[in-house]
Amino acid sequence: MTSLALPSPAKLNLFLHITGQREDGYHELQTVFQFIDVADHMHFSVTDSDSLISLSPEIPGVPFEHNLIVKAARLLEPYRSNNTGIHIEIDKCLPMGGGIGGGSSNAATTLLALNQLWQCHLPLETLAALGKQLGADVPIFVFGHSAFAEGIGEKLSKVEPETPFYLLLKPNCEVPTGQIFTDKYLTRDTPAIRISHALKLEGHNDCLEVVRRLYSEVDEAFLWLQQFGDAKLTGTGACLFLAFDSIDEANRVKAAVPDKWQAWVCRGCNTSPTHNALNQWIASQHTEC
Ligand SMILES: C[C@](O)(CO)[C@H](O)COP(=O)(O)OP(=O)(O)OC[C@H]1O[C@@H](n2ccc(N)nc2=O)[C@H](O)[C@@H]1O
Ligand SMILES: Nc1ncnc2c1ncn2[C@@H]1O[C@H](COP(=O)(O)OP(=O)(O)OP(=O)(O)O)[C@@H](O)[C@H]1O
Repeated sequence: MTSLALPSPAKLNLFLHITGQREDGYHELQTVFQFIDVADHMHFSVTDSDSLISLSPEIPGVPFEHNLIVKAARLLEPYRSNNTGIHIEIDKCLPMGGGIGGGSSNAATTLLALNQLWQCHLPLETLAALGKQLGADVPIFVFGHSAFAEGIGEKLSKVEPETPFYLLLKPNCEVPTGQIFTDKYLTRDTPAIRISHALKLEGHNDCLEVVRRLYSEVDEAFLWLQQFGDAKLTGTGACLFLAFDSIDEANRVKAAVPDKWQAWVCRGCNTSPTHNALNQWIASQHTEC
């Protein structure tokens, strides 16, 4: 039976400006998304079993039907052009509630994989529109390239930011996105910028001060990381990151990270590792034919 293995990477928000709020409560924002080479690993195998979708292992604390992987598979089910089921295995490495989009990435990777294995033949735009129903961060992972994002994060324009090494730091807490977006002290009136300025300006993250006030662990980790340079928050946190020109420098700071926090040295990627692996798999299928 056919199978497909794909990485499901994390993203960073290089800056995050909140420029307004829509009537449905969602926030209008401007951000630059970049992928990093820290990822969950997913394996999809076509089955002829009665149970259409199975997942192993299940993610602790996330009921099967609430899992964004299962929700994404259910969204594609009506478009199947064969009568096969799918068994999905996941090696979960990305922390949840970290602002690095792990759940959204898993959902997008599932849409991209099943579009192939179930021969749905949907264009990326349709997959992104389906994915948006699951979360504002899903479209960027379907799009697969670094982007300047507007709207609620789904209007995407390709950009090519530098690809430095990053030290990614996860304070010992999870930050629920909804809590930050509903905080009364959140600044929602940052003036909109033009895309031509997106990579030139030193953007900020409007969520940072709210997250630091509510989560002392993030505040402490931010102050620690700031000793070494311009520390930033990704998304609504909890993760923080700092860019380095050299991997050695990043590793030196990582070696000093207090044991209570998780840390990774990684590289910024302007093309998603999922898309790289998927394109290789598609090419190999053509060679086999
Ligand atoms: C903070 C970011 O990670 C930046 O990339 C995203 O905007 C969040 O994306 P996400 O986690 O996929 O968010 P969703 O699952 O769609 O929404 C979680 C909650 O955050 C709030 N939310 C999210 C995105 C947005 N642009 N405005 C919002 O107000 C909504 O109250 C929503 O109930
Ligand atoms: N496959 C999944 N992986 C991780 N979380 C999932 C998954 N499916 C559902 N969830 C739920 O989504 C919540 C957010 O997880 P996620 O890893 O996307 O956090 P995040 O990085 O803060 O997201 P974002 O940056 O998109 O706000 C989790 O607490 C969990 O309840």
